Amino acid sequence: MITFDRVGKRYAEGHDALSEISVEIRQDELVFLTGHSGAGKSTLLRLIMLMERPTRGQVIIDGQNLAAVKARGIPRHRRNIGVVFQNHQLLLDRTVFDNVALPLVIAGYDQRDIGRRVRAALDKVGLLPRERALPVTLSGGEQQRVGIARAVVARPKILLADEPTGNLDPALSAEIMQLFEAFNQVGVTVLIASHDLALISRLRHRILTLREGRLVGGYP
Ligand SMILES: Nc1ncnc2c1ncn2[C@@H]1O[C@H](COP(=O)(O)OP(=O)(O)OP(=O)(O)O)[C@@H](O)[C@H]1O
Repeated sequence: MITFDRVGKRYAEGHDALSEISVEIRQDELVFLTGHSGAGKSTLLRLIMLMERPTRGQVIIDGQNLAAVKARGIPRHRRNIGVVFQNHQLLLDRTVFDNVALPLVIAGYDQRDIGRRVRAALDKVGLLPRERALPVTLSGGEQQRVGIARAVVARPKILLADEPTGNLDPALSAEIMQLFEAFNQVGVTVLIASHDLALISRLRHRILTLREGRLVGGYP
């Protein structure tokens, strides 16, 4: 599903954020990505989202070489990818419903479809009863669930998460990981960048480890 073939990324000032990354992630996998701060985890996710381009090698997603995706093809590419951030980036003056609906509104779905899909996504993360709430009235764990509902509402094939449990206590973190596992079990490819070795090593999934931009474990 996701293939990195000898990928390197050098940022403008000459620093190699990633070097010689070759790895394959199957469609049915949930994979963790770990490594020290600055090891290149976010950069690797950004290459998949086409927020950055590699300086060497190729990234192939679902059979498509991303080098062939031009700027105007990026929105369509991103429709297949849901993204969850640590600070969930919710709109604070909008309800839970509106926050989750946002990707569908932008993509031009009709109202009825939006209502149905938003409620299905909120149901999956256990927040259907809070659809009219404002994000500030939710706990940190609930806010992160809203972020996850928003990431999956357009039914992406791939779900990426960058430190999704960074601000949560261990019990809430474990619950969030269970949600990712549930989406993986219904066929979504999941890639989660996380520092939380204690948590991710308890879960039975492949762990890719980056050190100074190179993969040092968990491949191919
Ligand atoms: N836009 C950028 N321009 C220049 N250098 C960058 C840019 N983004 C990241 N870097 C550098 O690339 C390296 C990898 O950064 P990246 O954010 O991918 O690491 P990370 O493993 O996600 O770290 P963290 O866990 O702290 O988020 C770092 O040295 C970082 O300073």
